[in-house]
Amino acid sequence: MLYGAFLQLAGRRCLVVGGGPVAERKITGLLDCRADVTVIAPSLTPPLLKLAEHGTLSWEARPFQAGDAAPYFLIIAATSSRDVNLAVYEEGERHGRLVNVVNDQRFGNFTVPALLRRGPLTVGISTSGAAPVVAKKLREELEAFFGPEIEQFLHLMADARTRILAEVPDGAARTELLRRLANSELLQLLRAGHTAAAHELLERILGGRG
Ligand SMILES: C[C@@]1(CC(=O)O)C2=NC(=C\c3[nH]c(c(CCC(=O)O)c3CC(=O)O)Cc3[nH]c(c(CC(=O)O)c3CCC(=O)O)/C=C3\N/C(=C\2)[C@@H](CCC(=O)O)[C@]3(C)CC(=O)O)/[C@H]1CCC(=O)O
Ligand SMILES: NC(=O)c1ccc[n+]([C@@H]2O[C@H](COP(=O)([O-])OP(=O)(O)OC[C@H]3O[C@@H](n4cnc5c(N)ncnc54)[C@H](O)[C@@H]3O)[C@@H](O)[C@H]2O)c1
Repeated sequence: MLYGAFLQLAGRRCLVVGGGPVAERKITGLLDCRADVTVIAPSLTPPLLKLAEHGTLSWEARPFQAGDAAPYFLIIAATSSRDVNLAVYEEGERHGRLVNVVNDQRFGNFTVPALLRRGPLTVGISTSGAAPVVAKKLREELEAFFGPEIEQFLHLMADARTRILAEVPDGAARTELLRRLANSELLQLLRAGHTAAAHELLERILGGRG
């Protein structure tokens, strides 16, 4: 069974070996999280080339060599060669690094889930490698289910939580209030576009009247 986790990668040195379409998808995800990305590959896709030219990532235009992986916090082996990816994995693993291998289930010590993002909400979907295409399909289905109102709802909940943490000293009462908000009609009201009614309901619940 795989352990689920979300990584804080801002400013962390991350290495991607390979510069094809799969590397491009993984690099985009790393840059979104403000990781410090280096790519080692003889060639890059046009979008990756542009990112290298702008200095958004560092590019070493050559094949992988022994010793390349050791300094990095997280490493993605994204070439189409199983031998190269295995060499990257073995070196990373030897140094206790996080290593993802994109074309062989037997290697690597983490996999990348399909991600649904809505503001502060992230839903990660893994099929434990059984069928990545199904992870993608489920992500697309959930995108239709979670509209922009979930983001509004979470911002509302975050503000309410800040107020509750400041104003309600009793731990059990705090949890009860937060549960009442989470289980209320707030999300449905936002989904229906009734923003003012949502705020009224929020204030009623916070005032102990909901
Ligand atoms: C979710 C997603 C995240 C991402 O990559 O961002 C992701 N793969 C995605 C798409 C996708 N991947 C593949 C296809 C073509 C259909 C097919 O072949 O099945 C498609 C569909 C497409 O491209 O449309 C081929 C494929 N993938 C892997 C192998 C090797 C193997 O199975 O051994 C092969 C065969 C390669 C070959 O031909 O040799 C392996 C992995 N792919 C994973 C993740 C990890 C397990 C995730 C899980 O547990 O479900 C894991 C183990 C490692 C990893 O990469 O972390 C992303 C969807 C993003 C999105 O759109 O939301
Ligand atoms: N995990 C996934 O999500 C997923 C999805 C689809 C495909 N795949 C598999 O991932 C692999 C990569 O797919 P792709 O479409 O990006 O392949 P690709 O062939 O387009 O790209 C491979 C890249 O690796 C580079 N490369 C080759 N040898 C290298 C070396 N010795 N050192 C450094 N870089 C080297 C090439 O220059 C190129 O940039 C394939 O095996 C593919 O079957 C994985």
